[in-house]
Amino acid sequence: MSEPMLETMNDDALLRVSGLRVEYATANGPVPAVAGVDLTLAKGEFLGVVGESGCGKSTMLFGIAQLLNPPASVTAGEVWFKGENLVAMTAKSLNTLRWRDFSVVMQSAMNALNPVHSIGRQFKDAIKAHAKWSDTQVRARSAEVLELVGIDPVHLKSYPHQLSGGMRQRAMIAMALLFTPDLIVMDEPTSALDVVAQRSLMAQIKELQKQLGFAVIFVTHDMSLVSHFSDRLMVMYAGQVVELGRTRSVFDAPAHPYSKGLLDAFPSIRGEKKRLTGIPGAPPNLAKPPSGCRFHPRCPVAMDRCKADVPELYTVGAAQARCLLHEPAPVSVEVES
Ligand SMILES: Nc1ncnc2c1ncn2[C@@H]1O[C@H](COP(=O)(O)OP(=O)(O)OP(=O)(O)O)[C@@H](O)[C@H]1O
Repeated sequence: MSEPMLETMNDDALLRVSGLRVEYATANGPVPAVAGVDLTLAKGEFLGVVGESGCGKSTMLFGIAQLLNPPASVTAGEVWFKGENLVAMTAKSLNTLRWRDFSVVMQSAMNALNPVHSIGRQFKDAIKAHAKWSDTQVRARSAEVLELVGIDPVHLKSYPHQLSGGMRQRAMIAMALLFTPDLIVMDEPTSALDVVAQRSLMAQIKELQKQLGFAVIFVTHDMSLVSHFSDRLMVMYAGQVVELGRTRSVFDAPAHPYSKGLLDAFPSIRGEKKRLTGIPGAPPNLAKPPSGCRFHPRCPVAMDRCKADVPELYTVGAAQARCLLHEPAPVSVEVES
């Protein structure tokens, strides 16, 4: 039996991003690091976002969560979340949504957690900003979320430096779960960990997501990490979405030559052994992206017209790909004489 297509579950949409553009203001003019992203995320969906370093993944995530700091700012587009456009909201209104309705887990918990406060104190501060709970309620919920991520609640008394890297990341995820939000955005939450700790944290995130039903946007540069966990995969290149589709179909039949290159650059976790090739060259300077298709200078199947013609996101089966190979043929209209 075929699975329901998340792309069509618009009534269940939790988040709608349209035309999102984020620019860094520099002395040489604006650098568009996110150049018009559209995305609809269903309730409870797990979306992986992949792409090489510098493709704009984190900037997009921060643009969605409204956590950008100067010189970066959203210069166009809308981010609709639970009926409100986050881009147009005041900082005060955004603060009432953060933690309660959506939370963010950063790459390094060491930077996100306050080193001079115990874990329990930081959980308490996050709770008190949103709810008038008694100290007993705060302690009970804090212990509960720590247990959810497999940490003994005795560590509510611990300071961040007393926990291992994996435990700190888990503590951050526990904090993100305090109010069981509808959406958790995660920016490479496992990248500072060794491979074994990465896989086990990933499995735990997936288990919690199934149990509690929140949606996840998970940014990583590691294709293999998201292969078993995400429902859909967004591949970014040079500030644009170049492919968006069901994870399995992107892995089985990548529609964009860049997605294929990324897949060929990572070892498969379980699949057959293959020669790793990688993608020659490096992502472009976003201040001056290549003409036509931004990937054409590195593309093994580039055609002459890729240097000039700008591809759109074309429908390819159940996925979308920004590649002229998938441009629909022009419809010929016969005119009766
Ligand atoms: N302060 C800045 N000024 C100008 N441009 C910047 C600045 N910070 C980032 N950029 C631009 O934004 C682009 C996207 O950066 P971003 O960190 O979002 O990429 P990423 O895909 O998340 O990379 P990584 O995987 O390394 O985290 C960079 O390639 C760079 O050109």
